[in-house]
Amino acid sequence: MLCLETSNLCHRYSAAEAVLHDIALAVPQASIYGFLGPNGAGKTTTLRLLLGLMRKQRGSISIFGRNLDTHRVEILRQVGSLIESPSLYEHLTAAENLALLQRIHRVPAARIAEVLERVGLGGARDKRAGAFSLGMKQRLGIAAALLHRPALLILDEPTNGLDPNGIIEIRALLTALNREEGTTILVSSHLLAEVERLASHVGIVHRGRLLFQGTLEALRRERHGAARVALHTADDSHALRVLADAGIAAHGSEHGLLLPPMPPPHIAALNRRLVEQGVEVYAIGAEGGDLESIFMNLIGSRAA
Ligand SMILES: Nc1ncnc2c1ncn2[C@@H]1O[C@H](COP(=O)(O)OP(=O)(O)OP(=O)(O)O)[C@@H](O)[C@H]1O
Repeated sequence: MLCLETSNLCHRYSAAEAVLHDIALAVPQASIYGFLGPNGAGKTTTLRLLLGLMRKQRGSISIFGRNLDTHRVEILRQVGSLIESPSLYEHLTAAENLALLQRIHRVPAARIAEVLERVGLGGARDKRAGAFSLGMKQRLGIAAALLHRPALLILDEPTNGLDPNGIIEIRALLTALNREEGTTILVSSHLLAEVERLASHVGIVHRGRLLFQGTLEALRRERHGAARVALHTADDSHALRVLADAGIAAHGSEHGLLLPPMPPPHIAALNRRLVEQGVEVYAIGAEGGDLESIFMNLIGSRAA
């Protein structure tokens, strides 16, 4: 069951160049969907369109199974968001900032203490927002987005500019929200490692195109497919000759001999061949294929 779905979503800020090309997002219900891409990839533009903050030019957006064009108000009533930095009144306390929104959303005043507690700011409710650290401001922004108990939370780079501790806190908060309240979370990031730690599903966008979409597991499978084979032997030049005879291009590196990606049965056959030809094999492993290199592979192969 999908919480959010787009098809053929396109956008151009000027006639000259489209910044989004046929984006088809599929965000499963109760998932944490990491929307990953380098700066300028089109993440913020996409999220703004999903929130109706910009006029959609082409394509369709469906949230909670309803079309955003025709059910905008009722959909957005169940969506919380934080795009760029939170808009806070610095001279007001955390609780006062939320009280303004609490009246707009018409939720009980008791909800303020609840969300402050939820984001770990229970002890700072009477502190001025201006005196908050960046991480605390970000958490207050998330508290504001949570006031009306949204079923879907859309966050644009919520850990941007935070120190490692702040990043860990936000991650823990989002994970807890997802687990304990079933909130679907769509969160953008330019950091692969962060998405890997947080998300259950991933969409990778580059230059306005969705290069990959699937579960974190699927992304990891892609990683295994992209990993080169690292070979350690007692005699590399002998091994290179055997490999060349087998039609395998290899080269030496600090990680030993590096061979192109190949399926496991081929690795086993190669090992047999090396041993039969008198090469002593010390180790066979995988090199590269971390998420960063997957990302580069996808960009290289599909965005050219
Ligand atoms: N208001 C605007 N007017 C014109 N071009 C824009 C505008 N906003 C964004 N762009 C361009 O659209 C492209 C996508 O930008 P967008 O902000 O959506 O990317 P992003 O992935 O969110 O990157 P970042 O993390 O740097 O914000 C970029 O080339 C950007 O320069």
